[in-house]
Formats: sequence, C-alpha cells, structure tokens
Amino acid sequence: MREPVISIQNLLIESSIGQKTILNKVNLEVAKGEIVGLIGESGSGKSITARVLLGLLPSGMNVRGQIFFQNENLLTMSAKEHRKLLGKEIGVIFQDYRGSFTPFIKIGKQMAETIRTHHVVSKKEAKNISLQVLEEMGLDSKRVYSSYPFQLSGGQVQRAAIAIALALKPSLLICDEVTTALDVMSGEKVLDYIDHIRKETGCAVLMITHDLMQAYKRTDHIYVMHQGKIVEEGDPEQIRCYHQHPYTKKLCSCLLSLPGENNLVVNERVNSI
Ligand SMILES: Nc1ncnc2c1ncn2[C@@H]1O[C@H](COP(=O)(O)OP(=O)(O)OP(=O)(O)O)[C@@H](O)[C@H]1O
Repeated sequence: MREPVISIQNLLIESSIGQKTILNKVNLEVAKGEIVGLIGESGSGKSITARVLLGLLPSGMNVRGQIFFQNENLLTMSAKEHRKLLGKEIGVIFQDYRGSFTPFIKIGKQMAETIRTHHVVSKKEAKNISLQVLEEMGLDSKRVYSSYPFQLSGGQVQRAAIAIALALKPSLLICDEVTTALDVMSGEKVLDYIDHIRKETGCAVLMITHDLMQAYKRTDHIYVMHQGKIVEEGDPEQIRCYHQHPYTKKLCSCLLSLPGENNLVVNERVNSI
C-alpha cells in the first residue's frame, strides 16, 4: 500500500509585493520509496515549492493550505520544530551547492560533524561513513575528505554536498536541479546513487527539474507545473503519450525532437505501450 511521506494540499502562496500569486492551489504527494518529478519552466514555482517544505520561504509571502509530513502539518508547527526535521528527516540537494560548506573548514570535518549532529555515532564511525559516501559518489574519498572546498572543482564540491545529504538517510529527499552543474557522466552517477539510496532506505524523493528527459527516465510519477499551478500529473508514460494540457504538449514535442539515443529510448518506450 502507498504510504505518503509528504502530502501538499491546496497550497496557495502569494507574494505581498504586488499581490502576486506564486503557487495556486497546488496538490502534490510523494510516497515512501517513490521518486516523483516536479517539472516546469523557469519561474513556474518549483523552487518555491521546495523552499516551503524546508521552511525557507522568502519574507513577505503569505501561505495557505496544508503540508503533511509524516502526518504532521509543517505549516502549523513552530520554526524550531520545522528546523529539527531538516537534514535527518528532510534532506535537500540544491542546484547552488556553494553554500553547503564553510570555506575555511576541511570537507571531512564538516561532513563528520554534520553526521554526528543528527546520529549518535563515534568520531571514527562518522569519518568512515563520510569516506564511504564520498567513495560511492565516485570521488577520491581520502583526498576530498582532507581538502578545503576551494581545493576542489565545483563538481567535486557538489558531489560532496550530495554525499553529505545522502549520508543522513532522510525520509524525504528534495533534489532541486541537482545535475545542472555536473557533466553528463557525473550527473548520471549522482542520479544512480540517489536511486540506490531510495531502494536501500525506502526514502521518498522529490526531483525538481526542468529536464523532461531526466524526469521521464528517472521518476515513478510526474507533476507538470505551469505558472504556479499543477496542470497535469501522471506516470511518465501517461505524461508522454496521453497528456492533455497545451504546456505539456509543448514540453513533450521538445523531447521528441531530440536527436540520437535519447530519442530512441523515448520511442522504444512509446512503441512498447
Ligand atoms: N524572494 C522572492 N520574492 C518574491 N518573489 C519571488 C522570490 N523568489 C521567487 N519569486 C517568484 O516566485 C515565482 C516562482 O519562482 P521559483 O524560483 O519557484 O521558479 P522555478 O520554477 O524554480 O524557476 P527556475 O527553474 O528558474 O529555478 C517566480 O515568479 C519568481 O519571480
């Protein structure tokens, strides 16, 4: 039976600046062990959705509706209670990873301390967990562990930031455009590892992306967001083949016009229905 980890109900967000509606009656659910894609063009409201789940909305935004995380409404709990969930229960990987590490403390020290903040483990165990997750992210674990962030490439720092989020084994993992800064191979490795963690721990994953191909290949269910509204939802095949909304149609026509192997993968899936 599906067990919802996060359930967003009738979420309405308005910016007090100009009374602009940012999210309009959004309903979205991610169950245990599912990877759910939230796709849409720039400015459609994807990141604001992630930020409200994290309690990190910019000031001057009015919020209505309900967000149940493991049956507790995030919108009525105190900021302190909400913060307590971050990291251990609700993990996040942002497209902008630069804020993930303090520049003048070695990566390993920061990782081990974060793990020890959320889990009761010895310093040695925290170090071993850190080295293991760095290794699993395809990094030279010992080198990265003993480096300062500025001694690594942007992609290496990002993978280390992802490793730390995954090491905490959260119940809900929010991935906001995680592959944007990575080359194709590193991006695929990261997505494989997220999938591996999902299978191993049963965590729910909300994958925010503007890349329909990524959502199509990697998710169990897709929500399409347009101008702050969910205009369509379904499993990848439904979205690809039986969409109704003109915006989804436009998105899918871009997918079919892709040349090469990706196009073949899509066509294979379409033909097999
Ligand atoms: N701090 C803010 N104050 C007021 N409005 C904001 C703020 N941040 C974002 N918005 C507005 O909220 C809307 C949704 O923005 P959001 O960042 O969620 O888009 P997005 O779908 O994540 O886009 P992208 O793919 O470019 O990151 C936009 O109209 C944006 O201008």
